[in-house]
Amino acid sequence: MTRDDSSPTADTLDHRQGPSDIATSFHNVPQAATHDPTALLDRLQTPIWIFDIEQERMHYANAAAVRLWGAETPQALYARDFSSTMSEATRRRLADYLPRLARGETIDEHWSFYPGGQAISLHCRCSRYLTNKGRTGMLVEGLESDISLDASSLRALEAVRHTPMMVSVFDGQGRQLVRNPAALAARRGQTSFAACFSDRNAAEGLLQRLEGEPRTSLEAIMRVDDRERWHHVDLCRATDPKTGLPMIVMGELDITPRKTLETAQLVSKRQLEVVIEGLDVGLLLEDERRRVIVANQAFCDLFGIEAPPEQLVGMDCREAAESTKAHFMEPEGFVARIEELIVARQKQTRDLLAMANGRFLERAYTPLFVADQYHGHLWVYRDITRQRHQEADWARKASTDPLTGLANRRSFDDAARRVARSVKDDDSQAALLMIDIDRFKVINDTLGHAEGDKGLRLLADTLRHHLRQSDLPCRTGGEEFMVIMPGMSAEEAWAVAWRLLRQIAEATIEAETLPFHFTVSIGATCFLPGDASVETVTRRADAAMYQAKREGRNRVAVRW
Ligand SMILES: Nc1nc2c(ncn2[C@@H]2O[C@H](COP(=O)(O)OP(=O)(O)OP(=O)(O)O)[C@@H](O)[C@H]2O)c(=O)[nH]1
Repeated sequence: MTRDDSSPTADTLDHRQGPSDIATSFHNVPQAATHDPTALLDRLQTPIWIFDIEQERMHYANAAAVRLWGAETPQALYARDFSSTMSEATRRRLADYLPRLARGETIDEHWSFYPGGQAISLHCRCSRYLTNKGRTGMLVEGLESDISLDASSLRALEAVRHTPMMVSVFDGQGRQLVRNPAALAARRGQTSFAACFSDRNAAEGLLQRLEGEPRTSLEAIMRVDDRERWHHVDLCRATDPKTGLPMIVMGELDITPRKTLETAQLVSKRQLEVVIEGLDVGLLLEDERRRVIVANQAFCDLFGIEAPPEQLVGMDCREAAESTKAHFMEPEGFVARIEELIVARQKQTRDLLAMANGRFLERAYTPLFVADQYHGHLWVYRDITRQRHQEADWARKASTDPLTGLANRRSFDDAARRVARSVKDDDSQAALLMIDIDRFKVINDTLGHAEGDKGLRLLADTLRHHLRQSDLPCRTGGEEFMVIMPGMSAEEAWAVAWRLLRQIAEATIEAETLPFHFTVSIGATCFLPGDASVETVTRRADAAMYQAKREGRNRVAVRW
């Protein structure tokens, strides 16, 4: 629609005046033009009309507006009862206009008209007009018709007028043609396709993409007033059926809440991944169908799995257990125990696994319940080899004499109690020797404590080398030794004691000054079923040993 430039424009009108005052506004128009301002207005190609919003009546329409409204005469239009034909949507839209016009706002919006069934969309500039009776009306100037959509497209636009989805139509260069109220409310000042996007370059790229694709969808950060929001954007290429020119229809839905939630979920997922990866225990989370949900690098390292842990996700855990069972001392027991634990679903069940390579793993099983529903379980594998070795080391130290490496008094007591019980319960036999170095004080005093220690070590080595595997030699005091000999009678013990005595007497200790020898006195006895306690049998051995001392040392005495 073109404007007759020789005619005065509606901008010169004082909007506060009524139609009868319009004439006086044109006093300054050159006489050559006309004295009748309404005739002047009728010469304009621009439709101009005055609508009384409250009364829903037309007060004035120039010739172009009469044509636009599809009326025969201005009078027919003025007589028209809009209340019967006006849709609720239109009525609401006008009701929204009222306060804005009352504030003196000029509203630029598109309206659709169907003169004689012919659809056009008109860019209307609406400004306040006060009627003679003081009612708020609007003076409407129909500016260029930006777009000549066909009737069905316009109806489609009407249909999206009240949806929260933002709908905008652009020409092929991305200039805005029309938009629904939701889009208008979101972007009052933005009129180009690119301005809608936070990333203008991406927007340019999209325009180019739409030249090759009829439609596309994406999630993008969009500019909404001065804020950035996540929108789901549907873009569709269309053609103006009248002009054949390309158009782009854009539908947008605000998905910021979902995106915010997704981002929060991603962050907490990543946080969890960091925690899982940071742990030095092997983790394996299985779902109720025994598929891997999560595994970490430590788990792969423990089982010598070369693939990265992400590649295990979705794997069947039964197959995985079968393929890793060879790592364990008891492969079948390993698999069977897994099944047992899963069936039992006991919280925080721990067990110990001995691996074929000598390492030890502690395994903890935790079933996963959400709202009483079983959703799988977590395995936590911890390599406790070092801990086990340390514990064994501590236990060994706690039961060993540091000077000689023989069992100490504590181990002797434990072993003696076990043997005494077995003699009592199983009718078995066992012997006990008590060995004491003769005149050890003299050795210490003449050669020194360090040389005396050599003697103690020699005695320990002699016991270690000349006793059976099942015998237990112990250092139970300073220069006092005991030997528990399970399964041995007093006579046999007596013979062993003499053999030991001779070995010791014949041994030479290389001292700093002079090599020296020493002898021992040995008391031998048996564990008897009637012994009240271990004390009883040790007292007997002690008595036998003192008897040997009394009888001249370097000898064996027996008591039972
Ligand atoms: N070198 C050394 N001497 C020790 C150790 N424990 C105890 N002794 C010494 O062993 C000696 C024991 O002396 P006594 O109990 O008098 O007995 P003895 O000299 O062996 O004489 P009889 O037992 O009567 O033959 C003391 O001199 C202690 O100091 C030790 O760990 N190392």
